[in-house]
Amino acid sequence: MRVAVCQLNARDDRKANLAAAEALVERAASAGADLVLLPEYVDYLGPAAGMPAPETVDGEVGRFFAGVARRLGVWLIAGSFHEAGPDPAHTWNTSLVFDRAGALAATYRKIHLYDVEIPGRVSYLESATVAPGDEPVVVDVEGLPVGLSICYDLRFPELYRRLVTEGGAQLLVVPAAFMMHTGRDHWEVLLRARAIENQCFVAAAGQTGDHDPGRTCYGRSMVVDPWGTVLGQVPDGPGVTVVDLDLDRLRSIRAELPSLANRRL
Ligand SMILES: O=C(O)CCC(=O)C(=O)O
Repeated sequence: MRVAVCQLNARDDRKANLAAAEALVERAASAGADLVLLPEYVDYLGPAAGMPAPETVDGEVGRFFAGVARRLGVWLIAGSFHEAGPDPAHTWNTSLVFDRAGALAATYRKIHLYDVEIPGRVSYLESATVAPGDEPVVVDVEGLPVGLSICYDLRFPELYRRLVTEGGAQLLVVPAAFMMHTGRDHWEVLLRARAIENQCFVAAAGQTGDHDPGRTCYGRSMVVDPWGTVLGQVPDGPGVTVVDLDLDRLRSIRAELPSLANRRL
């Protein structure tokens, strides 16, 4: 299974964001990727006032990515987008997975919302405008069980443990828009920890650079193997990294260092 993670700088122009995302998926497909991952809020990352009306799963954004997956013949985890939520004041932060034919294979709504106040650094109240999901999701990608998550979820190891122990996940994906302040100290450490403790591959696609208004994202999208080794990383700025997942390596790590099997709680 060849996996690509795409790093993007989405801003306040949805049409331009979708075109940029499509160009990255094209690059990944021409490098032979089977499965392509985009970042969180691939559709829009700008001022709330200018945000296009949120859509249902089968709206313009969903249909756009279904068409990209079908045209390029890849599995596509379309980062996340602003889905019309349970009431007019709240959206869902939703990840859609399309198969090679462009059929919707899974939908995951971000469970943990980023409500953080770090004076002078980060002030974010995601729950003011986003409703939480409540269902962990594992999707079968041609025999590979893939556990879904979004950004802040990365800080909650119990979600990933469930994806692995109940859902059998072997690849964990993290579309994200991690901010610079937390990303530079926590992003890689958390991704490698989730990979090591769950003996899984982890693929994480981040937003990069400045977004309106005054939000700077860390980027450093990467793929990590079940030993915690970084197999590929996108440098600063938009780009793609493509990595082959060696599932025999996952099996031998799980057999030789059976920490998943040795759990007592
Ligand atoms: O956990 C973090 O530091 C960043 C999370 C975040 O930016 C998000 O969930 O949107």
